[in-house]
Amino acid sequence: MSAASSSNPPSSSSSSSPSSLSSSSADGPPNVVQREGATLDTPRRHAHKFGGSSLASAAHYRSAAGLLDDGASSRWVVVSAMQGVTDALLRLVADARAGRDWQADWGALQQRHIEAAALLDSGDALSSQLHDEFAALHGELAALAAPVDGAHDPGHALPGLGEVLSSRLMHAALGGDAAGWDRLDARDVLVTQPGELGCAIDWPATEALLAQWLERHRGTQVVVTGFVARDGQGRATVLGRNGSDWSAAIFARLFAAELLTIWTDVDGVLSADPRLVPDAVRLPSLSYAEACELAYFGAKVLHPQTLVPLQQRGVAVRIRNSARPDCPGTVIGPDGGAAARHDDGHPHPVKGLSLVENLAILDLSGSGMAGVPGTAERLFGALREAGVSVTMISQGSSEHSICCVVRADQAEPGRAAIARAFAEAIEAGQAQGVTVTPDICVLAAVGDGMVGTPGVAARLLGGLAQARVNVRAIAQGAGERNLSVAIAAGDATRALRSAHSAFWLSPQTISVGVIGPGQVGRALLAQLASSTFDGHDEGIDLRLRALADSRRMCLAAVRLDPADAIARLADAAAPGASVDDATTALDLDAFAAHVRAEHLPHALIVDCSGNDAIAAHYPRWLAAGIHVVTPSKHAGSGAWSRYQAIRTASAAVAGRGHAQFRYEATVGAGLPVIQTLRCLLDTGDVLLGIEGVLSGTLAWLFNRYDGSVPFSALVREAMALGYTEPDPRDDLSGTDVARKLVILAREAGCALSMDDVAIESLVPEALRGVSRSEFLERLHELDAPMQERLLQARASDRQLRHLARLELAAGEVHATVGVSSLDGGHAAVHTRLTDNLVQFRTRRYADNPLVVQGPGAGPDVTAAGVFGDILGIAQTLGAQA
Ligand SMILES: NC(=O)C1=CN([C@@H]2O[C@H](COP(=O)(O)OP(=O)(O)OC[C@H]3O[C@@H](n4cnc5c(N)ncnc54)[C@H](OP(=O)(O)O)[C@@H]3O)[C@@H](O)[C@H]2O)C=CC1
Ligand SMILES: N[C@@H](CC=O)C(=O)O
Repeated sequence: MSAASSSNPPSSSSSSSPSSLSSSSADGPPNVVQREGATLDTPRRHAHKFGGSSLASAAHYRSAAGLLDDGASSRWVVVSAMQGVTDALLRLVADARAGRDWQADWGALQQRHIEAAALLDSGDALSSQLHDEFAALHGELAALAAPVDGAHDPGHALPGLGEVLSSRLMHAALGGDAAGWDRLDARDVLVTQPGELGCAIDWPATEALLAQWLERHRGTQVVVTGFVARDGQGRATVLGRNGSDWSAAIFARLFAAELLTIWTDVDGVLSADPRLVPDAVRLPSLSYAEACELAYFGAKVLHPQTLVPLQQRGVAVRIRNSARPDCPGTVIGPDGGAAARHDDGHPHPVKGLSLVENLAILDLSGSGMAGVPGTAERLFGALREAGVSVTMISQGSSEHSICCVVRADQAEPGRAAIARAFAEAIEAGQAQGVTVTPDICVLAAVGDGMVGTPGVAARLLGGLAQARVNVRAIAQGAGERNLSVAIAAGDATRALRSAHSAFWLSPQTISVGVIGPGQVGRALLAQLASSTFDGHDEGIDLRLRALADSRRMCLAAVRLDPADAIARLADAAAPGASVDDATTALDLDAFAAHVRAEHLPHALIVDCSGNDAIAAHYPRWLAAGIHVVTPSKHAGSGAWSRYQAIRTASAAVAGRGHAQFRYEATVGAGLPVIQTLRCLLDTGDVLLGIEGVLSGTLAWLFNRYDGSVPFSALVREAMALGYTEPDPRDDLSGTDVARKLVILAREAGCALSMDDVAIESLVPEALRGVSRSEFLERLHELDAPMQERLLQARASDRQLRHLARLELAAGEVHATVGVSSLDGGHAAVHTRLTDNLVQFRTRRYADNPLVVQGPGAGPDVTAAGVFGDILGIAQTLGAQA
């Protein structure tokens, strides 16, 4: 749980918060929080804490000082050490103890502080104070080489010097005493004592010392040293790692702050680790409980311990980025529910996901364990004795086994401890023994909104199933705020990404790849570029990420702008062309793998190539969860075995939905032909027959052909208008129409193949086997036969139209395609331009067929049909949310 970091000093102090959380206090006595009057935007008593990343240099201290100009009447500022100083001090202590040379590092550390002091304070006072501190440190380090006398470790508190020095620098940056700022050394007031769960605060002693301190100081503007404290005997100590945040929370409570702002190098708490989930989003607000759950499960932003003093008094915390103060950050307060919506307004039961890595499962099973009181106590007692901490526990109602998840490095000691504790039972066969499953991680979904919300587990498990992630163990307590699953470490990233999108923590991005920017593909890209569909309402992000033609492909890491995707593909082909994203020779497997990006939930390939070899990839793509949309008829009308493989693959992906195969534009281009047929059949109608004009090209040719212009000239015009297939013989031979008839018949459940269709071809025998270019050169050879047919038809007052017929009767299927001479009563005679005319005769529409009619060819209408399929898939994905 972190965000993009920056070490640049911040430049502005302005900020605003969208949060509706509020808590406030007047300038009342410490430790009493009043909750009227102020809001988090204008707290009167405001505590701040700056982490080391916000205090890397003198410039950072100045910028931090600027951030405090927040209008509060009273401000306390708790500081960490300068960036890297605590680690440097720990190294100095270790070197001094081990008798290694530490003088040079001590000198460098002193120099760094003196240089910062010189920039922050023109006088000598600050430098001389720092010199004194370093001289004292020198003496204490030198003494560390001597053996330790008694239980008290003299080196223990030395790393806290970083905070003491830092508080002096911050005091100077704020203008010091002259500007009304006091400096409080926490070692003077903050009293710790040993507690059952580690170091605890002696609140009465601390409040008494603080009250004495306040008698001697103004106390309205105070710089406080983080991390350091004193023990019950008045000796200096430190609060442990994350101690500065804890100090800040302690002093915010003592100071009765309405708000504690923790300035750090991240934008706030994110919905997941952005290194694993690039689409992770900042969470505007969290409840204390949510923050604790997320923090425990790997969130680096805030340690749960920090929240305790704040939670006790209802003090809100805001995490903010000192390098990006305009970002509102994350507010953590009593009521995270007040902001149970993300920035896009979507309500989410789950606020965030976390992942704990490097774990192992310990499992004790045995038939003799059922119903035996004390088994769990014995198991966990053994782990306690072995010093093994338990991350997750799960036991089924059969009591046949108990499993728990522990740190990987504690798995073996844990296993041995359990085996010892149950040695007798194992010996007697009542327990089978302890197994260790290594390489485990735990993924947890966290959110107050999960409480009482049905379907959260279904969604998590469904998302994992879709990502083909096996769940080894599950745990959810009655609190319902945390649902944890143990999974194989190798599945971690895939699982996290899939769960993230399953809970709509990020938009349902559909990663789109387009193959074939020809007539139809180009029109589709133009429609994508100008479309008003932004998917916002559906939470859909339709994102073009790849484009390929027959030679090369352009793969964009994030997105390709449809408006210039073709130029990008062409540019990158130029020698020396430089583009951000990779354009290389076409490799369809790499293309599909890129589109099926693991960090994006959905993938879709649009095949506008019209190439049969590409259709051969569909079963594999669909099986991998990639949706396929195409205007190409090859898959729908090609080999029956491939067609079946496509149907099987598109039904087989487990989990939420399946990969869809849509091809509405194959018949009638943009007309709703296939969906009309589907609707008839799905509502229980029975198809009896189809008759009509299924070719836009042939419709246009016969609507235009009156003998005044050679037929071949019209064919050339139809090609130029983008009506024909890439090879116009596919239209003229009737093959294209036959393909459409096969597609419709198969939709109706008939195992029809191209060989079953009786096709009349308009292509003379001599032109069928020649190359496309030779065919086009010899196109005029079509003219004489067509002229003759036209004259024959006219002689009997008829008109030529190209018709397709499908008859289904008594289990028999008859399919024919060819030119017919029709009288004026036939509907096909009254079509215009590229009109397709599809008459469905069904049991319900037996006397008067259901008719779909309209333009049936051309790049724009075809692309619209393809786009409609894409949106159809997007909408079904939206509906699954
Ligand atoms: N035009 C229309 O009215 C209708 C068309 N259709 C169908 O639409 C599809 C496309 O038609 P159209 O746009 O006219 O065809 P075009 O010939 O204009 O475009 C084909 C595109 O596909 C690319 N391509 C061809 N083979 C491959 C391959 N093996 N790998 C990758 N890319 C390839 C071509 O790239 P390159 O330039 O490198 O060769 C070109 O960009 C066809 O299946 C057609 O039946 C469906 C309904 C109506
Ligand atoms: N060439 C085809 C295009 C649509 O499938 C036609 O003319 O109908």
